[in-house]
Amino acid sequence: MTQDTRAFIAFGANLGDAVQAHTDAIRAINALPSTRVYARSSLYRSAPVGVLGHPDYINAVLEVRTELAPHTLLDALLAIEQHHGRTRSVTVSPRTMDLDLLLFGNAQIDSATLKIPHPRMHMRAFVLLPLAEIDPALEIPGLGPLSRLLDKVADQVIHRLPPPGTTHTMENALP
Ligand SMILES: Nc1ncnc2c1ncn2[C@@H]1O[C@H](COP(=O)(O)OP(=O)(O)OP(=O)(O)O)[C@@H](O)[C@H]1O
Ligand SMILES: Nc1nc2c(c(=O)[nH]1)N=C(CO)CN2
Repeated sequence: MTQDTRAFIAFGANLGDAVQAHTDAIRAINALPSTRVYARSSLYRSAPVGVLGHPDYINAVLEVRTELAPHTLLDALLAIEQHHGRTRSVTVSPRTMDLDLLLFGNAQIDSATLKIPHPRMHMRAFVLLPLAEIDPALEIPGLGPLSRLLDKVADQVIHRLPPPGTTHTMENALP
């Protein structure tokens, strides 16, 4: 019998209706064989890291449970991105949907097409903060406790958004 693996996926979008894209991504992932979205973080907004003059990103993290193999899950995520209209003309170009596979159980993978943990996740508050919302006690294979990685990105400016449809109040307005 195949075992469910606990995997984490980063969602990002900085073009078009990002909230709708997030809903579409969850629906598409839930439609994959033997895969379900188990938990989701809030949405976060931040300036694009690594490039100037592009629109802000909306980011979030999803926890999934899946019986798929890691490469199969990655291929499915790339197909969902493409179905959603993402084109890959230039790296770090604005995109309507970016899905990165962050973690796959305790696996450490270094193949030509798939690297797990995602090689840049440890330096990105827009990944680590939503991940910590789902599981603050997470250990990142090869990198140590998530809490320690978070300390190192504490200077990055990122805003947690209230759930869609919520009236804006001072309680959910983060600095
Ligand atoms: N853990 C991973 N998750 C997603 N893609 C990965 C992963 N490891 C390797 N890749 C490869 O990276 C390619 C995706 O690159 P992509 O264009 O999404 O990068 P990017 O989103 O511009 O940058 P970044 O990866 O820094 O977020 C895929 O074709 C895939 O084969
Ligand atoms: N804030 C933010 N910056 C980025 C992001 C992202 O998702 N959010 N993704 C990138 C390449 O994938 C590059 N820079």
